[in-house]
Amino acid sequence: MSVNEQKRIVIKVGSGLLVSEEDLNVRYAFLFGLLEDIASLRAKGHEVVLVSSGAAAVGLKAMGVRPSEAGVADKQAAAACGQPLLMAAYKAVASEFDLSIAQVLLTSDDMENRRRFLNTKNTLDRLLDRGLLPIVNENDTVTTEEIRVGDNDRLAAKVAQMIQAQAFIMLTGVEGLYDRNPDDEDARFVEEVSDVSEYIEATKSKSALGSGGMLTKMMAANMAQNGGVETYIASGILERPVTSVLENERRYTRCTAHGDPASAWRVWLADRLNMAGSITLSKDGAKAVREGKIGVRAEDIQSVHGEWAKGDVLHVYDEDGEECARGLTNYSSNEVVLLAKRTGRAVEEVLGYHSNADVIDAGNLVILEEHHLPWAVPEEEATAIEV
Ligand SMILES: Nc1ncnc2c1ncn2[C@@H]1O[C@H](COP(=O)(O)OP(=O)(O)O)[C@@H](O)[C@H]1O
Ligand SMILES: N[C@@H](CCC(=O)OP(=O)(O)O)C(=O)O
Repeated sequence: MSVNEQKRIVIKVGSGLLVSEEDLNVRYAFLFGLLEDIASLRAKGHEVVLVSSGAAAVGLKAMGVRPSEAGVADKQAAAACGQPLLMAAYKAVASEFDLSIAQVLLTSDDMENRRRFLNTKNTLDRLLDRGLLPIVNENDTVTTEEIRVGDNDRLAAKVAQMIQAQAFIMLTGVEGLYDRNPDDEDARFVEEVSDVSEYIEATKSKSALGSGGMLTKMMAANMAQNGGVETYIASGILERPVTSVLENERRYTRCTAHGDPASAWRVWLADRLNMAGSITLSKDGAKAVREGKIGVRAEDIQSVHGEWAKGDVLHVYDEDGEECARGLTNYSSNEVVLLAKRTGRAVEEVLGYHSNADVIDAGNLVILEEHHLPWAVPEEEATAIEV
């Protein structure tokens, strides 16, 4: 894809680029280079959304807490303290380039609850139409474990899917992906990735300020790939950090988009940050689901994990613990247990109301292709209800 075709671009910048590890001050030189580059992209007709980390790191300094000693509660408080400082820095530098900025703070609910997803998408579209530069961060201060993304790599990938970006660029402190920790002198640079699952083991170590390291960049790249978005991982410590990637002037890692991007609905269903629970199917049930023949039927259910409400999205596993599909359920977890225990009876007889719907209808089920990163069976398997 040529640079001109990449109209919508999501750029994610990590804490290590924005904030100095030594004194936790904002790196103004980096901000200057980044916003100058964004202004030049905007002048050429690109629409840019920036996803920026750094609030917690800046806030920790203001609170007098060292990053190595900070727990989750400290970081949540630090984000409240640091976010306005970060935005003040962005505003000051953006005005040098006649850019108007807009702050968008999100939680995973804003991307996974269908109504909030559409609302957030409309707001971002409107900001872009009006020529603003949306600067997105997680709303760390209010998130709880259940609605926390925890890293801006995956949050940014969700934003890229949401606004149907053509390019997703993660700027970080290294030039891209290596086949092992880059501190290892035998580490080899990886220029192109199709199957990110090959690099999950190689990306488990983290840096001092970052939240997710390269591992969450791989997960994020997988989400973007599935949504048909090309992902680039590159160093931000350079002049024109984004343009130099798009114009192929330097080294970076490119994660190719999968040939046939799924529809927005299927991407929304399949690439999620949180799942409400899971269902394990019999061998034959899982086979028929994988073949796309049927939805999830009560008679094929072997066990149910977790508690959920009608309309939640679930994992579907086979009896070997391999994830075969994800889908939106028509019944609550309690109802599914009752239906699975009393198969052969009409729904009305079991639940007291009429319904012809399967537990998950085929149209609301996404069969996982090979290129989706699967999720492991949850650890709280012990709480599973066998049916
Ligand atoms: N295989 C790998 N390839 C590249 N970087 C890796 C790898 N494994 C671990 N890392 C580490 O991941 C870091 C990038 O993640 P992180 O610091 O969280 O970035 P950011 O703050 O920009 O999101 C690199 O600085 C490097 O130390
Ligand atoms: N939302 C957090 C950043 C979380 C995060 O993903 O950090 P990083 O790995 O540096 O991109 C903050 O603003 O501090």
